[in-house]
Amino acid sequence: MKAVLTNFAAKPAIRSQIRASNHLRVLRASYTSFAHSVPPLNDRTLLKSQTYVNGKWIDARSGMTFEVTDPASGKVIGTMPEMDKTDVDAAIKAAADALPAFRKTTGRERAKMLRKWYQLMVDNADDLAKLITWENGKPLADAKGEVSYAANFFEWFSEEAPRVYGDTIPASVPGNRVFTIKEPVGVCGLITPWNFPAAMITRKIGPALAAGCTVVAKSPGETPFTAAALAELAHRAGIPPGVVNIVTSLNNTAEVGEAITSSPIVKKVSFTGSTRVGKLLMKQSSDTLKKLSFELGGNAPFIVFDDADLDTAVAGAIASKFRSSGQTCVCANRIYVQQGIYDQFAKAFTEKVNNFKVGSGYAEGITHGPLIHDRAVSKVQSHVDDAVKHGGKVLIGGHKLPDFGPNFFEPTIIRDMTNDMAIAHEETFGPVAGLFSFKDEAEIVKLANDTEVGLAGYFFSKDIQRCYRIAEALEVGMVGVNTGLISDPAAPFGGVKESGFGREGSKYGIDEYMTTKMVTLGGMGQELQDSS
Ligand SMILES: NC(=O)c1ccc[n+]([C@@H]2O[C@H](COP(=O)([O-])OP(=O)(O)OC[C@H]3O[C@@H](n4cnc5c(N)ncnc54)[C@H](O)[C@@H]3O)[C@@H](O)[C@H]2O)c1
Ligand SMILES: O=CCCC(=O)O
Repeated sequence: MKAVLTNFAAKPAIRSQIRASNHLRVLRASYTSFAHSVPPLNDRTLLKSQTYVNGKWIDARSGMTFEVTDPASGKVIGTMPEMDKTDVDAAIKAAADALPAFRKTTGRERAKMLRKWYQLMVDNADDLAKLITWENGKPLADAKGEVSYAANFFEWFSEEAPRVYGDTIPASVPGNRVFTIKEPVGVCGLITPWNFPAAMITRKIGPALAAGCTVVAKSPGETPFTAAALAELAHRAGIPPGVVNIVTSLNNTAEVGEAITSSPIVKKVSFTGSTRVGKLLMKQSSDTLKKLSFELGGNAPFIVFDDADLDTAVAGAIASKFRSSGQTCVCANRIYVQQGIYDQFAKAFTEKVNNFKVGSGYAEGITHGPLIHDRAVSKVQSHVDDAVKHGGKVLIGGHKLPDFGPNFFEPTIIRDMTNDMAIAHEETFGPVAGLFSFKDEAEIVKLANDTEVGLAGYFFSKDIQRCYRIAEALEVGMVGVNTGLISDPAAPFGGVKESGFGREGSKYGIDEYMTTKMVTLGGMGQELQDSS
């Protein structure tokens, strides 16, 4: 099947739309979009309408396809194979067939492959970024940042691959000698979301390949083109057939997920997405007792103490809350500001948001693009409506932007938030910042931890003792102190509580794809042979 692609043609520019209302709600958009047409790639062969299994570009056996839409215009931009269980089983078989040879390669050989793949990503960064903006909607500058972040996982794990060590262990039994070997876990099933179409995939494939595993990666139905372009680069990097297989689906996603999680051949599943789906995949994996890593939903508290540097805290809130229009799992979800600095913070934060430029991710100077789809917009609107109904005051934003496209929403700040509002308990996953106030440390730690999830948490203070106290008290897997950006391939990424388990990136990431084998040598420790 060929992609359904409309011709490239610039949409009329929408310039300087100024919206003002009851509060300080002023947004400017200035964009010229080629939203629903093919982005002008330097290398058009990176754009695929088939997927990559066993070293070949294929369709679904049924011939079915699904449509991919541009979130900015809502228009169809292409199609991809709608795979089902038979397609997934074939991909799993390809990965299983490739495993014996691949697991025997040395760490150094695998490092060279990953390094080459990394370099190809760097060389094709502009095209990869255009594809990300096209299918995800994020501004091109952010998409370029994502490509660099994503490629760095290959670079990082190319450096880890040759450095996997076991231990020599002092045995308790005389005459025994004990050591351990780290081995690849086997075929891995990787399931990733649309919010980082490149980075969520490389963060899983990088350590899997470094460990000597082969993979079947289910690309997100909303954003399959970036994953396909990465597969093309894997091919060019000389990754052997069957080592990296990509399965695609949108409407058949539940069937595809079940095929991966119930397969006895797949030994490990790594998933990034919602807690709801994580729980389902864990249940489905239980019959075959797979090794699991889950990076699930968050509800990050973002705490500003009276003694914080105001500018640093505001910059941190902008970065943490509005990155990818609020669609990252580590985005601030509840912003708690201590009473003494609350009004100042609200004013300075609103002034910064007032400078945002919303529009098509391709347009010059745009800081914030559309949300991924109409369900995301509805959730954001419902959180705003709920807050207003319960007494929240909108400082800026609060509305959809239908003139811009179907999925645009104004970056929004609401003050006077209270604990009975939906935002206090549910992840918004969109551009709405709710400002709560608090009195003291004891109150804020209780509020911050009053959630069943625990991914990221942030706080701002100049008091070093307080920094230790609060970092230790927060029930999360990652803490940002005086910063709103914590993502780094060198740092362990992951959560506690219902945000999941396992760590990605860092020196720990590769362990998720390995098992530790213990070897005991008996009958050792005899006297030296003496022939005299
Ligand atoms: N912790 C993280 O690193 C991280 C990263 C991104 C998103 N998320 C979370 O994901 C949520 C937002 O994304 P979403 O609503 O698209 O999440 P989602 O769980 O619905 O979907 C995420 C991915 O899982 C796939 N999926 C959905 N149902 C499936 C099933 N039954 N079997 C197999 N795969 C399935 C989807 O196709 C998608 O690719 C938020 O809760 C967010 O916090 C977490
Ligand atoms: O949304 C999840 C991942 C975000 C990140 O890696 O910074």
